[in-house]
Amino acid sequence: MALLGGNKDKELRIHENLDELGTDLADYIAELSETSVKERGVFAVALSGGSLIGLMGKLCEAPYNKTVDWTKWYILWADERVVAKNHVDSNYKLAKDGLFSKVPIVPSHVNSINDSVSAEEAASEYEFVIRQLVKSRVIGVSDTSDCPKFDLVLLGMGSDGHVASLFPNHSVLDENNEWVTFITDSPKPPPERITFTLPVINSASNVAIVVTGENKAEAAHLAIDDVGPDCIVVPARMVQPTKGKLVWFLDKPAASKLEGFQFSD
Ligand SMILES: O=C1O[C@H](COP(=O)(O)O)[C@@H](O)[C@H](O)[C@H]1O
Repeated sequence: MALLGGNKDKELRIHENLDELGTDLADYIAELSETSVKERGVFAVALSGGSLIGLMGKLCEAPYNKTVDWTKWYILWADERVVAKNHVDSNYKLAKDGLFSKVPIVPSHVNSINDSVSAEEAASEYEFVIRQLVKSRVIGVSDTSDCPKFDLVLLGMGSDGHVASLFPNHSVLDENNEWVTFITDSPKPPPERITFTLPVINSASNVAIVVTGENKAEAAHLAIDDVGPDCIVVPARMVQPTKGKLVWFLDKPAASKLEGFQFSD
């Protein structure tokens, strides 16, 4: 049974185990997909890499593999490593192997980065791709900023509190002019990455942050709880959708340092 919490800014869904979390996550994504397809005819979703993709695995199983309208999905990446698409570090490869090869997503709706140019060029080309999709109304547009409005941005969080490729104390956190930017000095390998900027993430209709494992408990506490002004502001804390809805999915170990939550064994 999930333990629900949060406030008007965010919803917390804390799960007993990964199986339960995976089912709730699949239900959540399937519901948003259905709503977006009904309202807009398409579902524009931005993925991250890492543990998130494995946690989405239930979407490839019954009933979701048959009930979700996969042909209406348009996939982009909230961040990508600038490596070849068949490289073990590629977020595209991870999602292709773990998800797309198992459900009928239209190949031309999968928007991967150009892996044969520099990180800077890849970011600028990817922003152009998004601009074209906004122009053709596959991706909505925010009514409060000039940013795209994704139906859903799915994020993981590192143990240092990074989301997408927005790392703590990095100047990339201050990028407000571009939709997609790049870094060449990622503290987590590989060093070259492209990433959505915070204004784009915060313009989405829905943002989910999916976090599991005890090694992320401290970062989850710093990101979610009302910590004092002297505490480090982790990037995940800066995810604050302007008009959209933020939902955190956590397992018990990741939630173990949150204030106000007490679990029985
Ligand atoms: O490098 C990255 O790390 C984060 C977190 O990964 P996880 O395996 O600890 O869940 C991921 O969300 C991001 O997309 C990826 O590029």
